[in-house]
Amino acid sequence: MKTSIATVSISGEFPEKLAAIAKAGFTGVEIFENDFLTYDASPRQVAALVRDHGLEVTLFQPFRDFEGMPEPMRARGFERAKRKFDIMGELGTDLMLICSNVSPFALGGIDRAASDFQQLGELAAAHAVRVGFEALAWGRHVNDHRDAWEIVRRVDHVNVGLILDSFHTLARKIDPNTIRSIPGDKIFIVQLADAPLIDMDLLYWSRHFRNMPGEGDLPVVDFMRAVAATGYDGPLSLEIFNDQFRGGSPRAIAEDGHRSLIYLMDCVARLEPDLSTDVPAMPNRVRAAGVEFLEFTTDEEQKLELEALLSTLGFAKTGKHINRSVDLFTQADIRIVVNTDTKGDTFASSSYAVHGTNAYAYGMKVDDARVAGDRARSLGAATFSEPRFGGEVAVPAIQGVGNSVIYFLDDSDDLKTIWDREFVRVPVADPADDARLTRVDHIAQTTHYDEMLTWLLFYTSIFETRRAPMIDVIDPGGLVRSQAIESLTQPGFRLTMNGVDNRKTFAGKFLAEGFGTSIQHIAFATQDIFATAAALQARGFQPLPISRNYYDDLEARFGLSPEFSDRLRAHSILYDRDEAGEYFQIYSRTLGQGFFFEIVERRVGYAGYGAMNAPFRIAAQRRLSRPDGVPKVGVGKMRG
Ligand SMILES: O=C(O)c1ccc(O)c(O)c1
Ligand SMILES: [Mg+2]
Repeated sequence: MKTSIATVSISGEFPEKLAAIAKAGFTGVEIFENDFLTYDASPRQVAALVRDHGLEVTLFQPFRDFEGMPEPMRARGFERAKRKFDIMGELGTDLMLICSNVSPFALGGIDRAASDFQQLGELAAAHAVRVGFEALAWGRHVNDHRDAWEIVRRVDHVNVGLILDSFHTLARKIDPNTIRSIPGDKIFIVQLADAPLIDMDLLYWSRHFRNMPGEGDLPVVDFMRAVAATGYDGPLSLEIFNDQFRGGSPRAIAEDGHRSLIYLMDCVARLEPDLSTDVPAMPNRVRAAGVEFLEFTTDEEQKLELEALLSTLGFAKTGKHINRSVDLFTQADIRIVVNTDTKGDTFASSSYAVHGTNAYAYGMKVDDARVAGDRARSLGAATFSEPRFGGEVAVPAIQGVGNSVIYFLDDSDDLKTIWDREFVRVPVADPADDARLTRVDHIAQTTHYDEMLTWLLFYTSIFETRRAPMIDVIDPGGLVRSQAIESLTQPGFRLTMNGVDNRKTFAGKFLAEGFGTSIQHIAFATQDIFATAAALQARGFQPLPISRNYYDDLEARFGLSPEFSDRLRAHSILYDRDEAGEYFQIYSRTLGQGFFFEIVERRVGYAGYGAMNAPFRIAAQRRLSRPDGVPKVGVGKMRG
């Protein structure tokens, strides 16, 4: 599989871009003329730089406003082309992209355009280069790949071909299956980009909002299936104009891009098994059945606070690690691992050193842990492993995006028995089940807004998950964008990502003070929120207090009876409802830099996360975190 990416897609100076592109595993690069012009080196030096990185130049672009011009502009177009062809020779590429004319002087007419390309084909042949014609979605006369193809077909010159770009076709909602009748050898290169569905001017949309295949809403898989059906086997080249990417980390963007192409071709290969696609075979997307455990790293002092909170939530310490200063807290199917090994040479201790107390790792329950690791690695995820001491089980793991670890657990003999093998049972005097928490409903990660797409692609490409629509949550300090990712069947795995771009929001403060992406809250499920609330109260749990105004509004909004809303209010339970069912939420107070727990009950098939309630939760958290506010967790000390 030949993979390529345009230099415009990546931030940084030319050498930095090339290093990131090569490192991510691409074999080629499209040189966008401006990136080359603004870099102070000769074409030969640039060619050497590209070669030094083990890359090839797949395309030089764009050449604008060529076809259908009146004289003398027409003649000038050929003069310009000649000069570019010379540069291409030195750059070491034989392909130039000509995008359809947007000039108000362009005359239109398919035969006129064909005759211009006929003449250009001759010129190209004389320079031993080829030209490819791309229909820009906003081209003046040619803005549809079918018209561009008709021109190329009429030219019928070996040095003139078609260039397809998924954005231009899909943004105009042109049926990609129209590509299937084009001969693959007349397609000189295929550019790929996705984009979120936003109703706006095509040019503006294209120049600012493109993203990697799989990150947006366009049917890029259908587009690529059609391309594959033509027999095209040239480079797949990402051409992503995106303001955020342009300011992002070159390495991260390049890695996302490479992952997006592999995932795209994996989808195509599965949907078109009869076509020869040379994507490496890999296991299916991983079915994520749920969160098997969560691991905190903390120190001895903060551990006390965490333990106290866990105890009010009905967890009991049931295990002690055989080798390490690690304790296990359990309740029904939920396992919380508390790691206080802050001195050792472990990832837990380095995570603690950088971020302080945080939930840095979790274990995902899957069908086959080793296969899950294989899938993840096929998509560019890095294996995570640490030295083991005697008696410890090797658990397959990968690095999550950011500084996190995802372990894979399954029902195989060694992994299933890990809890008995690695932990000494701690006798529990009175094993209570009053709190009735059953499993992890979801984990919520706070991240920089510009890392959200990275996470989204990571999860959806490796795991059998889908994303819910993005939701805006208004925090008095700014906007928080919330995106849920869920396994296809529930109960399974659910993760919400909250993306922030400033430190004034509650989530933004957590991100800034914790120095990076991390799990900010963990939601446990109960099947009886009122029984849980009563049990927690008896245990001294202090819910996040919710304002009376909230309940007045709730009553009116959903037509709740005053008795019911009083019951909710008595336990600080938030409420929501969708077409399918009802949702109940209780929040804990915060620990450390803003971490908290949530307890939820989903009745019938409620599918969301109570986004309507988020502003009330945030307001309450802000009230409590004010310096003059009530102590944060206040376990035991202060009730009522
Ligand atoms: O936005 C543009 O002008 C532009 C230029 C070259 C391309 O290949 C393209 O898809 C868009
Ligand atoms: Mg293009």
